[in-house]
Amino acid sequence: MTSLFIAVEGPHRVGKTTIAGLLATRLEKRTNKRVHLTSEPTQSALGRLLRTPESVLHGRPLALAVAADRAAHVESEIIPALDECLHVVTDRYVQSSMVLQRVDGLDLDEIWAYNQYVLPATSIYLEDDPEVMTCRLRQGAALSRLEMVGSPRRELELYREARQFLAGEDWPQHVIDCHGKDPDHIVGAIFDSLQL
Ligand SMILES: Nc1ncnc2c1ncn2[C@@H]1O[C@H](COP(=O)(O)OP(=O)(O)OP(=O)(O)O)[C@@H](O)[C@H]1O
Ligand SMILES: Cc1cn([C@H]2C[C@H](O)[C@@H](COP(=O)(O)O)O2)c(=O)[nH]c1=O
Repeated sequence: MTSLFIAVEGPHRVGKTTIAGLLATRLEKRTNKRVHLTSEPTQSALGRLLRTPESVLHGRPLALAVAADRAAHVESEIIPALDECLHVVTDRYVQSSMVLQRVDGLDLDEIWAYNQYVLPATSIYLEDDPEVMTCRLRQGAALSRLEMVGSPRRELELYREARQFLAGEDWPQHVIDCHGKDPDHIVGAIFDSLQL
């Protein structure tokens, strides 16, 4: 089979990292083909700076830095892995900018202008009740700036708008309802959606 490039997306604490990891493990077994598991911001020096909770960058400078990290991610990591016939699973991708940079005050057209040259990904949108994610946010460590400015409910709305926008760009997209499901069942639902 041809290599898949899958982006796992969704609001803070919906379970992206958990599901991306499990999806990578099960995809490898299911297709007998290696998977490159990655995430954004990346592990580069720029990516690590962007992950700093009290990042010095806000608004437009942050949007541009995130897009630069993504462009390097695509060129130096994602395309080479696909060229080596690996599947690629990324925890966050363009849609995260189409949500988080909007929370930070930018509009969709500007965000897309910074990201329009990226490689389209088969996109998995994880959704759950906002209360579930709010509860997980309260249980965790101190909130980051963007977690404080936004909310799971607002992020869900913005993800739906991102999805409508990318449908116009012909991106393959699947919504997975995670409510009440354990990670194994969620990955099963992803396989069903992808007809794997
Ligand atoms: N299906 C699930 N059922 C119950 N708990 C879950 C499920 N998926 C993830 N969790 C738990 O929810 C918390 C957040 O999960 P995770 O870190 O994977 O989310 P995330 O979307 O990557 O978060 P962030 O946006 O903050 O990076 C973790 O404690 C994780 O164990
Ligand atoms: C991909 C992406 C990331 N960010 C910011 C938002 C958070 O501060 C971190 C991501 O951390 P998490 O542990 O994955 O929640 O990076 C952003 O602003 N825009 C983006 O596109």
